[in-house]
Amino acid sequence: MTAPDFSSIPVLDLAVARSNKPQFLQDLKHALIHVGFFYVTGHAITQSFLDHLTSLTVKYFDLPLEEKLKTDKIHSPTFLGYSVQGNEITKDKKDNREQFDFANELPQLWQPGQPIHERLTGPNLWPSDTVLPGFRDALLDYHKQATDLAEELTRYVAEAVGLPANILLDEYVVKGQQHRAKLVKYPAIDELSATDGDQGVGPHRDNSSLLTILYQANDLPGLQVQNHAGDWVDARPIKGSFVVNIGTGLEHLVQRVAVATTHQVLNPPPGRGPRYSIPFFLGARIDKKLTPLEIPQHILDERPETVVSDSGNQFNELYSEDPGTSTVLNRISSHRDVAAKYYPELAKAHGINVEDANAAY
Ligand SMILES: O=C(O)CCC(=O)C(=O)O
Ligand SMILES: [Fe+2]
Repeated sequence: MTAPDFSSIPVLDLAVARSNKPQFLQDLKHALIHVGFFYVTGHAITQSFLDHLTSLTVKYFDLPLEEKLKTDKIHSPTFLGYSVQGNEITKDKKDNREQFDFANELPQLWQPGQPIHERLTGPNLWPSDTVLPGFRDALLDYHKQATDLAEELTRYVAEAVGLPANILLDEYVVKGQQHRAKLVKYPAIDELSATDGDQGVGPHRDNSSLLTILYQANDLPGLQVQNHAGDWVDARPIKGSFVVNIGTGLEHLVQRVAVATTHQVLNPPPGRGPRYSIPFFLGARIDKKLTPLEIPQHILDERPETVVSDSGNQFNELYSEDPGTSTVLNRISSHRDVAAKYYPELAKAHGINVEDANAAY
């Protein structure tokens, strides 16, 4: 069936899920199949908490570089902690963003000889509480609230595509699994050097996750979503809302009736100062092959025929067979210095060049 292409991102109000659930599920189904992105309003996370989180995010990035480097990802085989601007690579180009990755707190249990994807679970790297009081507690609190919201949305997603509400969470999320989140800072173009370009983060799909909940923490443009014809559509911040998008895990499990839509971020226009954002990724399990679920035929028939994508999709084919290795490869391709230190053989075996990993420093 030919899909009506989108030129804006739908807004879904969770209050409608309570007052008129059939209407909400219909709107959600449309957003999943034809857009792969939507704003969500009417959620339970308070604006005052989000403002507090935003002020801590700004404070973190304002710390002296030497303080941030104490939490550098190079100390974490789990890829948690700080990345200096330009360290991350998407589609073979450096991203002009600084970031701090965090997750629900879990120990590193991996031992040599165990499956390599188990090394992706481990502890956070926190700045000391005297340097940034309340940071750790607020981020872990936010992580819990975002997990609750993501799980609520995942139940609605299942129902919207004709599945039992809990099937995705019961069968494809491991209880207590680690879910990742980030604080991100995108400097404005005039704060970059002439050779940096304007790639905040290059065109990509969110790998291995069910869905992403993104808080756009200040009122600056930059996030763009690729429609099915390949044109870029702005997803400007809407105060108090989250942007939700679909990950490749969910897309695979529901046979593409939810599209893992390609997106990118451009650095803010000159003179506007930095843009801050806080994405949370509800992960799909990566410890076994994921078998797509049975979706009613009339819903399968609504899928778009073609979706143009500028994303690299480099380990996507491997994902359906071996989500664990595919997920590790995506991480090591994005963070070459961490790869060189902890995963040199795997990188080499898959043609990921880690030789000049420290060039960005
Ligand atoms: O910062 C944003 O608006 C989006 C970030 C993003 O797409 C990602 O980190 O996967
Ligand atoms: Fe993304």
